[in-house]
Amino acid sequence: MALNDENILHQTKVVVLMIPFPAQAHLNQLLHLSRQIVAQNIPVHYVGTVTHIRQATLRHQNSIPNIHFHAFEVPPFVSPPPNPNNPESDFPSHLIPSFEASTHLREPVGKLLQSLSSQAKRVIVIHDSLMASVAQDAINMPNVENYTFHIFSAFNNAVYLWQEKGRPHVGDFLFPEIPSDEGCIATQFKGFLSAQYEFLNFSHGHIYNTSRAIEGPYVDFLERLGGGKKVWALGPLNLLAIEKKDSTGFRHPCMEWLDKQEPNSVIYVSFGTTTTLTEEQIQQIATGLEQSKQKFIWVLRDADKGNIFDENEAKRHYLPNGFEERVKGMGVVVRDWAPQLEILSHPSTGGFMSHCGWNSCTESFSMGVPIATWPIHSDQPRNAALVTEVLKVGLVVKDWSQRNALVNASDVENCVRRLMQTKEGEEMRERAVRLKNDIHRAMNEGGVSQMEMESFISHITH
Ligand SMILES: O=c1ccn([C@@H]2O[C@H](COP(=O)(O)OP(=O)(O)O[C@H]3OC[C@@H](O)[C@H](O)[C@H]3O)[C@@H](O)[C@H]2O)c(=O)[nH]1
Ligand SMILES: C[C@@H](CO)CCNc1ncnc2nc[nH]c12
Repeated sequence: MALNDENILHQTKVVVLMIPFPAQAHLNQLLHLSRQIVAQNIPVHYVGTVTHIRQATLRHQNSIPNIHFHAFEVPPFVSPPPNPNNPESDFPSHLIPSFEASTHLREPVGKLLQSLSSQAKRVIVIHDSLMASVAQDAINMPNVENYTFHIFSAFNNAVYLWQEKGRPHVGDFLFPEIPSDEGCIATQFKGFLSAQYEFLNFSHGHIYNTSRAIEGPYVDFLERLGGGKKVWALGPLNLLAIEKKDSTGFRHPCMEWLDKQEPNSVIYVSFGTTTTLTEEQIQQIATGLEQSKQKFIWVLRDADKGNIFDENEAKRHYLPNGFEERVKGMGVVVRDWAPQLEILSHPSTGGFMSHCGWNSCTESFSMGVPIATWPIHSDQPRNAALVTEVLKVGLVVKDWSQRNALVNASDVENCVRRLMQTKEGEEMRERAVRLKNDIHRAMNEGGVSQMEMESFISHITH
């Protein structure tokens, strides 16, 4: 613990302890929430393994506020490359050793909790729903409360809850046709999940990175059927306005190119940090983008490894012969870390071809960009249904029912054209801009999201 921590604790009534799950999209959301809580003058402690604390802070876009990071050692774990030809599913099973290694955080976190609880009046633990087992010792400490943070959409979780309860008719809640659960989660990961869920009954409340302005009815649904626990929709936690340069003064070269393009003329293509496409699929995307004759930025990388600092170099994918030469001026292929939020917030970006990870969805909604949906695993098929069926701010590239099929170049080409060049695409863009405006209103003084954050802060401090 840093030297001055003790002083801070002596003066403080409330401290917050964040326990994120060790994958980029999770580390990042609790870091955003930490920033907001620190801004209320509440001390925040953020724990993780050495490599994941380094990852979270390195990839954070803006300056890191005064958060107390605790980087704990855990037993070494293997960090294999992803396997794009995984026979069972496209789930990132190669990350499982890093998830399992992180369960060893229970002991050091327990000690930290004990020390915090002996010094502060009240300790608020906010743990990722997938890290409930690490947070379990909080249950027995008298001045410690345990809140579960869900990085998934309220819609995703509401669908699961609704299915679990036998699809009851509840008021006027409407669920669209729900994609099958099949192929979403690798069997190997299910044991880990149920080992977490057994502790969720002890939770004092549930926090979602969403806004009632995005999916109010589904937040209500979770409140109504969630067993009487309080639910807060504190999102979207991503920033709504972006600085042109990051805290180190760096601006990614693709942004200079984007600056020169016409408004809404560029489609951004990215599949997040847990997806690895086959070589065959990459070739089809390349050809489809080229044939669409639309401007694009394409982030072409494999899924993260369990330890992103692992020395073995990531695989470099080959594109069709001469592709990068031929598309010069038309498109940019990014192979390093892309400034996604900055790209989405740029006026030249008019569409997003996405795997529909929840961060990608909220970032796209916040920036008013419609989505061409291509779900790969986990919550993504349900997020895609929310985008196309409920919010109607996007169209389907790959339907979940076709999850084992190759998407042909001509399908990619047609979807890109439909989104970027047709009246139908324009209408989706208009709806996306309306959603963006609703979100921004909700986040402003007096808006629903802002009030909900105030209610949460008041709940933990009074
Ligand atoms: O090059 C990159 C790639 C990704 N990113 C950022 O990394 C994050 C990726 O998160 P996403 O939620 O979109 O997708 P991931 O696949 O990485 O997430 C994972 O956790 C969240 C779940 O909803 C997803 O289903 C799961 O796969 C986004 O915040 C995105 O802006 C970059 O900034 N640059
Ligand atoms: C490997 C991690 C990375 O974010 C997701 C596991 N997937 C999931 N984990 C828990 N609940 C889910 N509901 C749908 N998908 C889910």
